[in-house]
Amino acid sequence: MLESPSNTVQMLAAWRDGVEAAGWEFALFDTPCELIYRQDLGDEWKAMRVGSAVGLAEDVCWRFASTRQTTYQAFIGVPLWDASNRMMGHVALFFNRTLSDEEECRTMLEIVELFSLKVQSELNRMLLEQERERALQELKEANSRLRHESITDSLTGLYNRRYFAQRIKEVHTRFKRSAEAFTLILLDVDRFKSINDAYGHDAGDTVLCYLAKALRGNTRSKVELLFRTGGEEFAMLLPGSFTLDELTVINDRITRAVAQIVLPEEMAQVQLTVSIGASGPKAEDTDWNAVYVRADMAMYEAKKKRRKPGIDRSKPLIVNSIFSACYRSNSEACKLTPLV
Ligand SMILES: Nc1nc2c(ncn2[C@@H]2O[C@H](COP(=O)(O)OP(=O)(O)OP(=O)(O)O)[C@@H](O)[C@H]2O)c(=O)[nH]1
Repeated sequence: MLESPSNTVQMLAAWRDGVEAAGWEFALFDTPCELIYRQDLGDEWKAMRVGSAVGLAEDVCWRFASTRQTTYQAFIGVPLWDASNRMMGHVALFFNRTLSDEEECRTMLEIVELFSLKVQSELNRMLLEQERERALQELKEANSRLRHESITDSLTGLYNRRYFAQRIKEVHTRFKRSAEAFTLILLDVDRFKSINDAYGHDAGDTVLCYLAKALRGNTRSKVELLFRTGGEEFAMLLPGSFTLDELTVINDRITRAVAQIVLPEEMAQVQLTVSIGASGPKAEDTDWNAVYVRADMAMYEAKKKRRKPGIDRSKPLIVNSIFSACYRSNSEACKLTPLV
């Protein structure tokens, strides 16, 4: 096969004295093969052309013999064309004797040309197959890229709201069917507007990215899903249910991770905190939205509590009654208990 008309020929298959020989590469220039690619056969090559095939009936292979150190005396070459009529390679036959006369040369040319037609159609079939596979692969990659983009929040790289709705619907359906529990945790950045106002919208975006990274670092990526569901709102979907103590540990872990975020120097004054609410499904829920509303209420209660003067916003805070309600389905009065 031809790598490039001016340089290398790469052997795809080769036989010598009827035995398969190892393929090799050689420079096209100054070999008989070069003649196939030349329109004008100079006088120094006493060559015969039948169509696009070339035969050397005389002892003119001395150049080849000297450069390749072989004893071949004659040569026949037939170009192979691809579907767009580009020469993709050739079939070459080397003889260790001179061909007796023009007649023999012509006969040989015709035989090799017939063989070459078979090779050509097989190669074109393989190329077509390769092309089809490559196109299919590209299509698959484009599809998966599109799918990734359609479920990803472009700012933070977390899953987006659309994917959140899809996944929570799925886990809720599973809960309804086989009582497989799940837990929804909602997080909302506190006083995010004031960050935007003080440092600008781009800085606000940076904060969201830092936060997303910190949350990701505290999530088991295969089983715990993390979403950006709105401007400064995030959600986590966890498999199973948790006791209040366990939720408290999670709440504590997230709060500390957020507190440890080191923002760019110009925002060093920002005390970044989030309010957190959690919920799980109840048998009487008609759809996942009920779970969302409870988690949102819990989160809102936590936020209200954080706003109270004297509360250290960097400390974990948990809204016990709402968390409890999620799991015990009672409606005890709302007692807000800061974990400080
Ligand atoms: N930088 C940035 N800001 C956003 C984005 N989406 C929403 N916001 C802003 O986020 C702010 C949210 O403000 P609020 O809803 O008042 O919430 P908050 O200031 O965090 O107040 P609390 O939640 O009550 O603590 C608004 O100013 C929005 O313009 C975003 O993608 N990037």
